[in-house]
Amino acid sequence: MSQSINFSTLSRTPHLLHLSPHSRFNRPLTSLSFRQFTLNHTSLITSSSSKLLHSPAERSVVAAAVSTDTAGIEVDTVTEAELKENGFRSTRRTKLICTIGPATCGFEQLEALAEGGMNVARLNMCHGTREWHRGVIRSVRRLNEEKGFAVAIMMDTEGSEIHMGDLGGESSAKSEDGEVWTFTVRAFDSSRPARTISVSYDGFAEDVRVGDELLVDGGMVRFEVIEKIGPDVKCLCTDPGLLLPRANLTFWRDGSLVRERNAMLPTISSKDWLDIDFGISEGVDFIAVSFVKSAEVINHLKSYLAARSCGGDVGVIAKIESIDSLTNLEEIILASDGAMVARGDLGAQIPLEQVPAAQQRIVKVCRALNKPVIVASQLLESMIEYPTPTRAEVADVSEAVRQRSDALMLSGESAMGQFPDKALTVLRSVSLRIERWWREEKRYESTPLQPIGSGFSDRISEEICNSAAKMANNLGVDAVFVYTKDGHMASLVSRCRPDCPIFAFTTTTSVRRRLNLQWGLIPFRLSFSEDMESNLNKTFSLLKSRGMIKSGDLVVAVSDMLQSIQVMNVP
Ligand SMILES: Nc1ncnc2c1ncn2[C@@H]1O[C@H](COP(=O)(O)OP(=O)(O)OP(=O)(O)O)[C@@H](O)[C@H]1O
Ligand SMILES: CC(=O)C(=O)O
Ligand SMILES: [K+]
Ligand SMILES: [Mg+2]
Repeated sequence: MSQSINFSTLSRTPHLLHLSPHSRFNRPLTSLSFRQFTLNHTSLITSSSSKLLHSPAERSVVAAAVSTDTAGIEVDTVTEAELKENGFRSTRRTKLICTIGPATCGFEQLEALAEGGMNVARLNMCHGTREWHRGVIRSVRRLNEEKGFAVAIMMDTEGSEIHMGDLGGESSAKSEDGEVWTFTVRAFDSSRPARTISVSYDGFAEDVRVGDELLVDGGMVRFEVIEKIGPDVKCLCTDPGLLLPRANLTFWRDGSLVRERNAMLPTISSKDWLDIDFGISEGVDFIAVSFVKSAEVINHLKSYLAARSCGGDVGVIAKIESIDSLTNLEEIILASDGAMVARGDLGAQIPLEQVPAAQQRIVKVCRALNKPVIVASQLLESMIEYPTPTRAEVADVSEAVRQRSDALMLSGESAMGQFPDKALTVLRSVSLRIERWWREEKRYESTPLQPIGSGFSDRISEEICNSAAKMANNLGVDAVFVYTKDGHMASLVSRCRPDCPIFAFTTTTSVRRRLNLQWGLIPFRLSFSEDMESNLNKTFSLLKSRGMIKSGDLVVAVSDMLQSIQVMNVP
């Protein structure tokens, strides 16, 4: 068997580097050859379309595809405007997630977030009624349908960690230094008695001991346990602050987190399973699983989704926010479709000063294993109340972008803050600036990406994507085009974090929405065929007619139908 690369060029001719032109993924390939297409100036296609066609059969395929595809290409108005105004280079690579809450649940508010760059809307099942969540999901769907957005929906499970009750409808309660509060497993029929907080975990009163420290939201408010009376635990406030509804509770003894029977609480509670069923029926794109401890629960959920016939349609995101999840990090991430650095609770479970190193490790492992990673919590916390962020917050956002995480997430800033749109604008502008700085400095990572594919054809796809990204950087191309049915090939290109944006063309709306979570991908929905030349022609024609690309733009194209890398100027 020979392994050869034949390279020849003609001026104004697209160069196509094929690994055996008509082979498919399931057929291992052993030869590299370089094929070229001649220009055909008598193309049957309109003058704005590409001139890559070289046989009457191909021309007729393209002509049919272009004329019958009434839907054309689906892309949102914001991306379209951005591409037209500022060109490829200016597009944002880091994706943005907004937690939706009372401040942002109206249709116009959601629309403002989508226009501000929200790629994913997150619904936290700790809060709100099912009707409320259904309303938000439907509004986002309507926004996508009416305005061409591809905002994905992520449902975040409540999990069964210990948390406070909902404060009987109050938005917060102030706890002052030296006050004695009662934490109890009793439920209240009517209004909440003064200085009393209900606790979600029945074993709470048994597990705590006098002298333990009780931390609300990882230390936003602190108490010391002074007395236990049946189901009631009397606590002295030692660090005053605001108690928010359903805030997380942890207790500490001699400087370590107490993990007694509460460590045995199920990761996915019965309420979570009902929420998951609801999410499936409403067609959410991602389920983020809170307090994951091992890969087992992720595998369990994935089997459940597969049994419900929506395995490929719902991505499972592991939230890394417990000590156990750090211990089993690699296996959890391998089992998942992505991970979230949930710094809020993580910072309540490990010492705060260890959180930055944990973040960096999680981001690296995700990148190595080709899973999208989200950095979440307190990115712009002060913007819940103030219209500008602190300098330290801007530095924190910059660091997450510099680590090249896939996505940044707003929590309270967008859910119940006073300046949700401004917070999103800060994320957007900081991301753009840091990404540009990275490119200007030519700061390529020195450590090469480790191979991840197990089968030979997976390895070929990976090598193609690695090479395409390298070629894109070395040749200074304007964009990588990737044609992908299931999105995998697009994720492999994204993993390389090339200098230029990645136009990801996919045939289904649900894959398009899911690609919206990954670094650098600009997802388009487009129906395409197995024939790459006709796909390219069609894409060039559609994008040119909408002013999103122009003649002369240099493009590298890969696809999961044909194992090839093609480099060409837009005709
Ligand atoms: N659907 C909602 N309805 C009402 N308030 C909400 C909603 N979602 C979020 N919030 C408010 O925004 C705050 C921050 O949201 P966030 O999603 O970070 O929640 P959290 O309670 O800190 O828990 P988690 O650890 O699950 O993120 C919440 O404490 C709550 O006050
Ligand atoms: C997002 C989340 O759950 C956390 O930071 O704890
Ligand atoms: K949650
Ligand atoms: Mg959490």
